[in-house]
Amino acid sequence: MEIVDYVIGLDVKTVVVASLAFLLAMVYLRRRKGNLPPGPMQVPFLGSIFALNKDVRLFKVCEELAKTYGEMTTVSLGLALENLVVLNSADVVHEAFVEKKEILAGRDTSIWSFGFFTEGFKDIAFGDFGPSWKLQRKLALKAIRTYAMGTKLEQLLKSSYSDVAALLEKEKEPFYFGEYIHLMLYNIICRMAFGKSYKIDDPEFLQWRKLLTLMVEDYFQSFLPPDLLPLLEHAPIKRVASFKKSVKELHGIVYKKLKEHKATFDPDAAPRDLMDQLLLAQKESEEEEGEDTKNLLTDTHVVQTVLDVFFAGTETSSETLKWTLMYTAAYPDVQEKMHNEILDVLGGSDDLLKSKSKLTYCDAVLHEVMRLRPAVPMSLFHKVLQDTKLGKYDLPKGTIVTPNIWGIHHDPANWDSPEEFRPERFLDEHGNIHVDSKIWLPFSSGKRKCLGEALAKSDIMMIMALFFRDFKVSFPPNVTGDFEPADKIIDCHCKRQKLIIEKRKG
Ligand code: HEM
Repeated sequence: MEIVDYVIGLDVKTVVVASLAFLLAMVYLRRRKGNLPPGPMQVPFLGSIFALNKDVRLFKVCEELAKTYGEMTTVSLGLALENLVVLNSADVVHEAFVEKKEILAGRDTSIWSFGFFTEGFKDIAFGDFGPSWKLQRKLALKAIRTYAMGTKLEQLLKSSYSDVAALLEKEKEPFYFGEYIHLMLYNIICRMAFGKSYKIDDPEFLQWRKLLTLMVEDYFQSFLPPDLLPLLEHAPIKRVASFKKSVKELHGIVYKKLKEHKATFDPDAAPRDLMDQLLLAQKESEEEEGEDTKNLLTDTHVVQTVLDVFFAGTETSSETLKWTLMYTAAYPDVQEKMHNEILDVLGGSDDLLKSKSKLTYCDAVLHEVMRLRPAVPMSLFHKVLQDTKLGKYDLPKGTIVTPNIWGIHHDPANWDSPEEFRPERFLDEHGNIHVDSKIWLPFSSGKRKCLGEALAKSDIMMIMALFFRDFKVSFPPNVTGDFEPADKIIDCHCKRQKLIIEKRKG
């Protein structure tokens, strides 16, 4: 009572001065510790709010900040992440992820929603650096590479493609093409992971796709209350409860698949799908590397690896394909060149696996699309595993670091007229693909480099070969297409828009 009386008794001036003093003290306490790179002003609890609220898209904000702060910028995401060091120059990314790859290979395991989803960070993408992650990554890489190089992928890709091609043929007016691309990629990955040939309107397939889309489009686009204050995990918050329910439903589907696979798994027969390939890897690793690997690659790790493939593989590849259709609609001459190259290389055959490496012009187009619109423009955040120096700054153990892929891909210091769409920049004088991996980074680099690069390139090139052989894409009359990425924080998504897709004659 006395305190209340005392507070009520204060005059406005005293309250203002006290509040200012409190704010200044907080700013002082939260000032950048040590010798971190410079960055915009930070305020207590809200971090670099004044800089970050200029655009929802973090990659666009960071591109602008790089013009002021140079090769590295420190921003704060408030309560969720105190200091995020953004690497703006190709040289510094190389130093961090290639020269100091062991030191910068960690992941932040403090975000509650990611931990809940990954059953305690037991997946590859969010798992911290350690023996489990290493083994899981090695085996998954082997499984995915074997799968991506095999004829099985080609077969399932052709059947998914023909389902979607039949739907595309029916569309006579301009239509929202994105849904079809999305559907095709989901179906390919579903067949690849579970070996199940879903029809496009199968209720199980639709439920699965709905749940995954909900995660990507909704829950993972912002922080949930327990991400800011872990205690809130148990508070009666509707959004947290529905997140937990959707995650459990998703997990349930994959555990059911694992049970079915185990019941029918034959280690001597050819793997039917990725899950079989992972079970085989699990068995081989126990034989080769000893019983103690059992805890490193448990069933939870297998389930989480399959989920990683869905999460990391579907949106990224489908957005890349959407952007490819947009750019080829805008550049009909490029599209004709691709079509002619595909006819020359494929001829009457359907051998996509062998032909894709000869489609150099199509490959150059894909490289240029991924340069201009990298699907994951800020990569995934890395954690520094021990005190280190980067450029002229000191990064203490635990600092969170991320490469500004978008900025590096659009930097005139790296690319001549970076905003121009020019696939030829990836071809040398003999017409061969030439890529400088220091400045072309859609899959990032170093220890945590994308695990699905080979698979993604294989998938996308084969779909491109079939699609641009059979169809022609253009904008509706008087439409030029919207190339601005959608308002997503960390993903470079193509906005929902219409295209005309016509079957070619002959
Ligand atoms: C166009 C397609 C794709 C793009 C642009 C892409 C891009 C990326 C990027 C930028 C990262 C973060 C790397 C880092 O932390 O520095 C990543 C990680 C990852 N990607 Fe992809 N990705 C694509 C497709 C795929 C596919 C198809 C798969 C599935 C097989 C996949 C699986 C993963 C996994 C498991 C990680 C985590 C790797 C780790 O932490 O060790 N990605 N990807």
